[in-house]
Amino acid sequence: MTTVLAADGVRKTYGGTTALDGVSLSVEAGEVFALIGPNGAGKTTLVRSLTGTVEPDEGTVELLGTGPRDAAESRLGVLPQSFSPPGRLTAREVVAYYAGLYDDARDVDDVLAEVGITDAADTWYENCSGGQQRRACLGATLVNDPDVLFLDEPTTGIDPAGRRTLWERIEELAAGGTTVFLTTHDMVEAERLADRVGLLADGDLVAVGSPGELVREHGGDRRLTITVDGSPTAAADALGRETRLDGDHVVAEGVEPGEIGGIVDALDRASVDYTELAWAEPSLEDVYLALAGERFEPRRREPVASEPTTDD
Ligand SMILES: Nc1ncnc2c1ncn2[C@@H]1O[C@H](COP(=O)(O)OP(=O)(O)OP(=O)(O)O)[C@@H](O)[C@H]1O
Repeated sequence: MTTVLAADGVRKTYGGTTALDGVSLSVEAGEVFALIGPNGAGKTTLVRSLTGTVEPDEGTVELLGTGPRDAAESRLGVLPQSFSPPGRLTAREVVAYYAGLYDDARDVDDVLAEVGITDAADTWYENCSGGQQRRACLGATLVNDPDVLFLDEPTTGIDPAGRRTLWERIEELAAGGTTVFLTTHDMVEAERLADRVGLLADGDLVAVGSPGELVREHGGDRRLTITVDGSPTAAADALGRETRLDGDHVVAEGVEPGEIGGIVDALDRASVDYTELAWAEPSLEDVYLALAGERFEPRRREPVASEPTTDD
């Protein structure tokens, strides 16, 4: 395996704020590495350190076998979090402008089609919707067919269908050998695209692993969440097993699918009113919430039963 990107002990402070507190990681050729973490965790600062637009106070970065500022630009694609085009340009002209920086750039119309912005190609960039602008920016990063692609929140503002199209494109790029380093707040995106995920919190890389490894290690058990329409304590008592309360939800950890029928019977016998039973496998979102210290929110649940109430 060839290491394309390596950071060793990267530290960056801004005044009294420690944005990165000694981050070390490496990314192999053809790998998709997703960086997740709360707002202000240091993700953009890390991307900027890796691409050479921020000089770390301490530590080293190696990109394509050299310092990030010496890496060949023709081999890199960088989609920053925010972007202002040079002058008043249409979406096509934005992509064409970047294509013009390379001797053997790709065909601009092919790139526009690939990121799904052909229909708005002749609209002024400033008049494009947020999602169309994001697509045009992504197109601009792809014109040189880069070996290493840095994508800072690539699908923010893009509608669900467009997001899936772009995920497919990123998967195709990775299958073709492109190394992708992306930051995202979208756990579904990270889980779907990444070979490995790194969780950054307060400038520290607190966990790195494949989505499956992270979920096994930190995601907790399969769980059943009962949304009660009455006393959560009565529901908890009816189950006769360890539960925890989260607002009007009663959460039972470690519930196997075969146990759900017995639980429904127990709730009915105790005349507990509930509006939803949802069973879920742990996901990357649970890992994030566990490690980034945020409040548990029952999300991505699979509804298994829904009843108005049982007080008939
Ligand atoms: N140029 C700067 N000057 C001063 N402080 C900065 C600068 N850039 C980043 N910071 C601070 O460093 C910390 C990390 O910021 P960074 O933008 O890297 O976080 P992030 O994880 O990308 O956040 P988000 O998810 O909101 O984009 C924050 O506290 C931020 O205010």
